Amino acid sequence: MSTSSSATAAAGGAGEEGAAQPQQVGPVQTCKGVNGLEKVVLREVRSCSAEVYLYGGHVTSWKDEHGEELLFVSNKAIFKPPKAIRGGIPICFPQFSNFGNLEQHGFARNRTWSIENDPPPFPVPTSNRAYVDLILTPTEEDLKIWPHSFEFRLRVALGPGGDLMLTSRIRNTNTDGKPFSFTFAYHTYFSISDISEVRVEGLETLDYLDNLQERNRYTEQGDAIVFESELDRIYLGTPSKIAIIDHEKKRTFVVRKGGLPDAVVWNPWDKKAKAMSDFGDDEYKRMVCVEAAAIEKQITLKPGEEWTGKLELSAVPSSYYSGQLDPDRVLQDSSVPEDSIS
Ligand SMILES: O=P(O)(O)OC[C@H]1O[C@H](O)[C@H](O)[C@@H](O)[C@@H]1O
Repeated sequence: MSTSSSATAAAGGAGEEGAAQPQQVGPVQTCKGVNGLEKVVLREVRSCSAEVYLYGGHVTSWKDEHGEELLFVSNKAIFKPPKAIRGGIPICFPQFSNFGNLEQHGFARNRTWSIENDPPPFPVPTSNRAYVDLILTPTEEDLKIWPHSFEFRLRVALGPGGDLMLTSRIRNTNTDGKPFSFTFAYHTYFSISDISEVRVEGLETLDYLDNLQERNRYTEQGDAIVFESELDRIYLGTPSKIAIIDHEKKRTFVVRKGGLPDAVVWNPWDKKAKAMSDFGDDEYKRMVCVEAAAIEKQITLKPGEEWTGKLELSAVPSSYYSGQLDPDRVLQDSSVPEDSIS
């Protein structure tokens, strides 16, 4: 595992040596999180921040300028290998769900990633100060269950306006000439006031596979997705922007994505909540997952090829677009320029 000082060197801006209780310092620092697991803390102006555990390359916190938490993490989350952390943004790779022979959602979410000091440059250089670069490569054990050599680079960045940006770059480094295929998701758990107060816009009229109906294909009939019972669907060919509107909080999350055509929407509701050992019985009311994904069509890479999948999250007050239920209107109000995502 990388030391605090190498982490500081690897990341944007001037951080400080890791400490158990981080003090307000530069934009990037490493310290110990729950159970002594190493984490990286990104800070921006006012109280905007994000936290990333090396275990799973897993974002577990994203706070706005008032220091309010925007991601859901279960009170019963187990921060201990081999269980993935329940909440935040697990990375599902090289398999989403049980679309293949690997463990559910693949192994990237329960491996320990490393901080990379000097990753290959991005085509468009980042101007953010608060970011960290992580890398995952397979171990000998991993190669036994998925016999492909890869480099998975993940950059987590916090923008000056508090937006959270994740960029995944996955490269086939097989030396045997073989391509590989994978499915992928940023399994984002959003924190919400109450599931009955939330609607998801941008997926209306689209086809979806219903995980609760043997993955049969249906067409969305509603104006928006609302939640009245368990819901677990893979929306196909989705637009690059999706809005999650929390009426009670008067807040909208805007999800922007690139390279990720699908979107999973999930809420376990009461029965499934009770069946999960690392999830509180009533916590389903305070979370919704909207997961930018590539599932229906696998991504295939030949040796030497690289794929990029991007996620940008912003949280805007609903008053910015008061009375507007038109997602285009909602999304125009985001501060992220549209051309930055593709
Ligand atoms: O419990 P996990 O393995 O983390 O999976 C949690 C959930 O992930 C996705 O949203 C799937 O669509 C669900 O079917 C699954 O229940």
